[in-house]
Amino acid sequence: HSNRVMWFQDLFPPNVCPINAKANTFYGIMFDAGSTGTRIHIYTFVQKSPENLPELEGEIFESVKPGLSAYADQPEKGAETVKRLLDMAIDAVPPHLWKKTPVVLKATAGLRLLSEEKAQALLLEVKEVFEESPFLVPENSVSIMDGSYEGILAWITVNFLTGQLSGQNQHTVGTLDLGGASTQITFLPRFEETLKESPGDFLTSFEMFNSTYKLYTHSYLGFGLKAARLATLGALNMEAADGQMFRSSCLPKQLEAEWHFGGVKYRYGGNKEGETGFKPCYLEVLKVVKGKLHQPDEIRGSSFYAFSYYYDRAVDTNLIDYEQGGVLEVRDFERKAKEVCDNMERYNSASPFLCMDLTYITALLKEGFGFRDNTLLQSRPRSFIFPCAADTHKGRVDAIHKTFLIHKNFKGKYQQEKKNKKKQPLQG
Ligand SMILES: O=c1ccn([C@@H]2O[C@H](COP(=O)(O)OP(=O)(O)O)[C@@H](O)[C@H]2O)c(=O)[nH]1
Ligand SMILES: [Ca+2]
Repeated sequence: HSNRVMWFQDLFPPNVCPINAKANTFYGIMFDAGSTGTRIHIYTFVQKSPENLPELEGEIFESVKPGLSAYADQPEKGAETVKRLLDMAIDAVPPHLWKKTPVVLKATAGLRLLSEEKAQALLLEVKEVFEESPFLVPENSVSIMDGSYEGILAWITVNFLTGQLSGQNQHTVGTLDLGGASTQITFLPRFEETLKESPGDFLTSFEMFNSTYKLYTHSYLGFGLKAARLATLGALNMEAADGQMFRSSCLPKQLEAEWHFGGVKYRYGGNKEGETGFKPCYLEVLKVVKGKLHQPDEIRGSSFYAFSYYYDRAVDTNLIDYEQGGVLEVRDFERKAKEVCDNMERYNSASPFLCMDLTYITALLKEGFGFRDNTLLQSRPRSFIFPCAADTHKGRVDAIHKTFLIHKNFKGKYQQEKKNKKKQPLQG
């Protein structure tokens, strides 16, 4: 019987996943207010000794859909969804620690896309919910996270947890995050050329674990998967869609339906009489990405870690396994896109957007970022990097997740390079 216990211990050493809370336990509450959903992470840390950094002991996770931006016109209702999640923390954190437990909310692209007024109204209501709670509300606890910070955190998360930031031989891997409303690309440039050729605000340096990292990172607002659907339909940035019908060759011919995003209702459908299938769809999607993104030469040959909707769609189409994840080539997405788009009747049960999504991912990778067909993308489930994380959100990699874990080593604010280069007309 002891053997059976042993293999388990090797996988989950006791210092990584202890079962019982100890005396020096403290908590942190983090909300990830994404464009498609709001998530709460309740972290438990243990400080084993005063000279050591606190270690992450456990995490409780819950999420709700839609995201805050869906309540653009009802900020109080939006804040209600946050309150319901925060009630979980009341149960999870022992009462004597409430006052010491910080609660923070970071919003991403959904709120970035809203008008300043609507976004601020939502943040204000959330702030009120926090202040009415028994928890510690630090200054600036409710805010919109900067896009480059989002990219950097994802990069740190993946590279720190795969052990690439400690020790000598650091083989860091670049990260690709495809969210609902924005998408981020982040990597550590190896060539001087990349540093010279990149727009100044794409380069960020920060110090961590006594090393200085100068990363290439950018967040493209409006290039997340859901935003790209609207862009393809020609409906992005329409305040009121006025019952107008948006049609696309990427959708099943006979389809007519409604879709809510960012508090707006859209009607959409297939090309009843016209063309459908991969070719016309690719041309439609191409208009959304072509010439809109900066293409750093050096990424063509390197491999990346792709997650969020890259992972989701790869799992949906059996390109990779939900539990194990896997390694993909860019052309695998193209192959699947063709298969789905040219046989839309056969994929009836799946999302009507499957063809559009896969085609967009293909175009974004190839024509947007300029990846080669054979560029390797590693897409792993969350549980692969976070073996202790609860099963409830397998298949996710958290960009925001590790702020608490790394905050002691992440010195000061990241700094954006100040190169007085002329800004290129890029969105983000
Ligand atoms: O902790 C998380 C939260 C979200 N996601 C993924 O991110 C995508 C949704 O993007 P989001 O709502 O965060 O949009 P954003 O605001 O980042 O554009 C989905 O694929 C989620 O599975 C994730 O991998 N980890
Ligand atoms: Ca996100």
